[in-house]
Amino acid sequence: MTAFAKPDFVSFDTFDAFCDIYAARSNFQKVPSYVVLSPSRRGNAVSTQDKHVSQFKRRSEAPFFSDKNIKDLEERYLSKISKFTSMLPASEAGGESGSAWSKKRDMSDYTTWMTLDVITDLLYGETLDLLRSDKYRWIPNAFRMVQWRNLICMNYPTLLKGKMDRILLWPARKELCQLQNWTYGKSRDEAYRGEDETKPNLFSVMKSAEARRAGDSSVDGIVKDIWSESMFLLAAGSESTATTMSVTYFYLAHAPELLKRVTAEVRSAFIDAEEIRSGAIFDSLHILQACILETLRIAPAAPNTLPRVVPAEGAHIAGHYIPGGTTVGTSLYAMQHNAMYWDRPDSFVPERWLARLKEETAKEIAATASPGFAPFGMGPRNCLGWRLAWAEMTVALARVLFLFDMRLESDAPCCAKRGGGEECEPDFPGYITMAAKGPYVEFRRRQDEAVVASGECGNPRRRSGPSVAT
Ligand code: HEM
Repeated sequence: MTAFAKPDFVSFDTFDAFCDIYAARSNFQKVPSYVVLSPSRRGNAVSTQDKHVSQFKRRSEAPFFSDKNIKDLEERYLSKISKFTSMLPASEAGGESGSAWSKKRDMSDYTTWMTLDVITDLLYGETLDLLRSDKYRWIPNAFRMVQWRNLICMNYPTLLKGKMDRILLWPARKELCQLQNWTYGKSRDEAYRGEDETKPNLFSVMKSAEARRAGDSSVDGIVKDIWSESMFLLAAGSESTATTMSVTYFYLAHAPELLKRVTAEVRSAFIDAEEIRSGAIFDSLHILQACILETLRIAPAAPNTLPRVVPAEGAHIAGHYIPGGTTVGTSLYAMQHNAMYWDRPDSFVPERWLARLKEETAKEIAATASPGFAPFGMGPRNCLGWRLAWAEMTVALARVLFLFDMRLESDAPCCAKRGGGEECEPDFPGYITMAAKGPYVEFRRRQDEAVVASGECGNPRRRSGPSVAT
């Protein structure tokens, strides 16, 4: 199906069109309005239109996001995951004993705090500790307002002319300034900071001489480069991963039988929470991986049309001739809900992935675009940070299921509103990336046996391998 979103903008929802637009062989540039995703005219990895600048930026940042480096950074992101899991059943005023359920937790908050703690450490070598302190908790809220403004400006770039956005989109003005000032300060500190080889971060890569673009190695240039990248990476590195995790909690909390199966799978594969890391055993947790793949399908974190410009000579997209200069794109949400590829496209059905998981790992499936599924995009402008996202969300989710029993809050408003026979849907406004709200979930230490927390008493069980549902 082809939809005309505006007279000069055609949106598609098929995989053929997706490949014609985004594959490496295509020569479609991003639309100029991606500039809204950068605070300065220098652009950043996501906003730049120029193929050579994009290649340069991706070449310099790719080693940081490689499999090897993500493994080397493991202890750093695991320490935040441990803090995250320690917060969930924590005792509040009034106290909670080992078997009591916690107060309800808003999982979109907890996952966002955790992922922001990870990404600020990896970008600046400094953790803001949002999980424990509320000093920087304004940042995710500010990003949401800015994302709202960015989506509107990307679709109506005339708003940027004469800075009309400042007047018409005034509710986001304060947050935009606040975020820009804060990230500018961090970027300046980072540019002047000496190298700390024990704690490499992404920007040490950018500061290194060979990674500098010829002709601009001034500190001022470095500050602006770091600043431009920061504004996008802080949002991309936290919100998308956090949303995917929250939506997975949402569906699991609504499906007690599935939750039981996936929990049993994780608990039978490991003896200790600290053992849960990316790796071979992890790859055999097929039910868990199927749940994450299904979340990436049903709630892609970048749901909207990713707009590109048709080259001057025009092009054929899914058999249609489209004149040069037209804006085109495929909405990942529309493609991943297209009944041409999926039976019951609007339902959460992790079982649909199980047959495929016997042939390919979930990580390969997530990273390689296939008919009706491309959550991390495709081609020369696909997601640069997908390996980090995958590592964080799979390990964090498995550790939570291993350590805690979990249930949906009682009287969840989504269930109360639902009509007979309807399924609940998560609340996630789609800006440039999705921003989940909720779900509210309660936790208690697992009751099936003595708690198997890290460093606690030995567990006599042997790893029996995961039970894979067929
Ligand atoms: C579940 C989590 C994530 C999802 C689903 C996701 C998805 C995507 C998608 C679909 C794109 C293509 C956007 C476009 O064409 O306009 C993209 C681009 C990008 N993502 Fe992600 N992302 C995730 C997490 C991350 C993380 C953790 C990072 C880094 C810390 C990151 C960094 C980037 C960058 C730098 C680009 C721009 C690449 C370019 O234009 O060359 N993403 N992401």
